[in-house]
Amino acid sequence: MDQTSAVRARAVTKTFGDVVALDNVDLDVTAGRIHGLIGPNGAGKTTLLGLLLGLAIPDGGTLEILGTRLGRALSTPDGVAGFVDGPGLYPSLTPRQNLRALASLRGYGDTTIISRIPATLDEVGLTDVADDPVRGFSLGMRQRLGLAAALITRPRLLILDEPANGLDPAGTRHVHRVLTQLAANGTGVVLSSHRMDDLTALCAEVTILNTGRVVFSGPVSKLAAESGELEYRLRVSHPDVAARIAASTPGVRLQPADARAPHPDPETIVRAPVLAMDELVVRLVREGVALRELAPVLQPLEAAFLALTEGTGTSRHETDHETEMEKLR
Ligand SMILES: Nc1ncnc2c1ncn2[C@@H]1O[C@H](COP(=O)(O)OP(=O)(O)OP(=O)(O)O)[C@@H](O)[C@H]1O
Repeated sequence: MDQTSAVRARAVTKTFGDVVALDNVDLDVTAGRIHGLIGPNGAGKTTLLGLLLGLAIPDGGTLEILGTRLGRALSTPDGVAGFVDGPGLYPSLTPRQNLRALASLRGYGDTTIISRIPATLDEVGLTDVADDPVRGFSLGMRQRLGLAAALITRPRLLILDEPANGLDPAGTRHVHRVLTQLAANGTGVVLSSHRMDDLTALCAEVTILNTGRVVFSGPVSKLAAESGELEYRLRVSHPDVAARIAASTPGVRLQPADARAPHPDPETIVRAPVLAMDELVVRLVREGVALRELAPVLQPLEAAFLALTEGTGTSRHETDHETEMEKLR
C-alpha cells in the first residue's frame, strides 16, 4: 500500500434502479494534494463523494481510504470529514454551539476538540459572529461554518462539495488559503466544483466524470496539453495589422470577435496551438504591434472539460424526462 495514498478506488460501481450513477470508477488521491472532481450535472460526483464519506456503499469495486479498505458499514471512515449537498447545520444554534453539537454527535466530545472551536472559527473568519444564530446567516457564512465543522476534527482526508458556493471574492480567497494550508500540512482534499477558476487555482490533479465514467484523471497540465488548440483573445495597438499578420501565420485561424463581450478596445480572437501562438506574438512585436492583452477565451481546464463532456451532460435526466413525456403522450 502506498503510504501517501488518501483515496484508492478501483472499479467502483453504484446504481440506483436503472441508473448507473458510477460505472467502473477508478480514483487516486494523494495525501497533501487537492484533487478536483468535475462533471456535468448528473455525472456522479455527489454519489462518489457520498461513498468516500461513508454515506453509501458501492455495489461493486473496492475503496481504500487512508490505507484502510472500507467494509460494508455506513459510517464516516476514520480521519475523513466533509460534506455533500451543503453542510448540515442547526439553524437555531450559533456557530459555537453548532460545532459543539457536531463534535459530540460524532463522538468527539472530548475537551481537545472543544478547545479547538475558537481557533477553528477564526480560521474560517467567523469569530465576530460566533454567538449569533445561524438562522440569519448568508449562504457564504453557512459554507464557512460547514468548513469549520469539517476542519475541527483535523481530517487527513477532506471531502468538499462546492465549498465556495455563495462566497464573495474575499471569502473565496480565504477558503483557498485554508485549503492550500491544509494540503501543505498533509491532508488530502477532494474538491467537487463547477467553478473552473477555483479548480484551476487549487488543483494539480483532476478527475472528470461523465455519465458515471471517468473520462480523464491526472495532472491539469496534461489535460491542458491534450486540449491542443485553444482560442485566445488579443488586444493590440493596431488590430487591423494584427489581423493581417494572424491570417498569414501558419497554424493560426482568425475567429469572429466575441459579440457578447463588448470592450472599449477592439479585440482579435484567434484559434491556434501554443507553438503557433508563440510565432504570432514574435511576428506582432517584430512588426511594431504592441500587445496589450493576451489570454485564453476559456481557461484550458474549462476548454478540455467541454471538449470531453460536451453534448452528453444531463443525458440521463433528459432520457428520464423524455420517458416521462412519452408516458404522458
Ligand atoms: N438516491 C438516488 N436515487 C436515484 N437516483 C439517484 C440517486 N442519487 C443519484 N441518482 C442519480 O445518479 C446519477 C448521478 O447523480 P449525482 O447526484 O451523483 O450527480 P452529480 O454529478 O453530483 O450532479 P450535480 O452536478 O447535478 O450535483 C443521476 O442520474 C441521479 O439522478
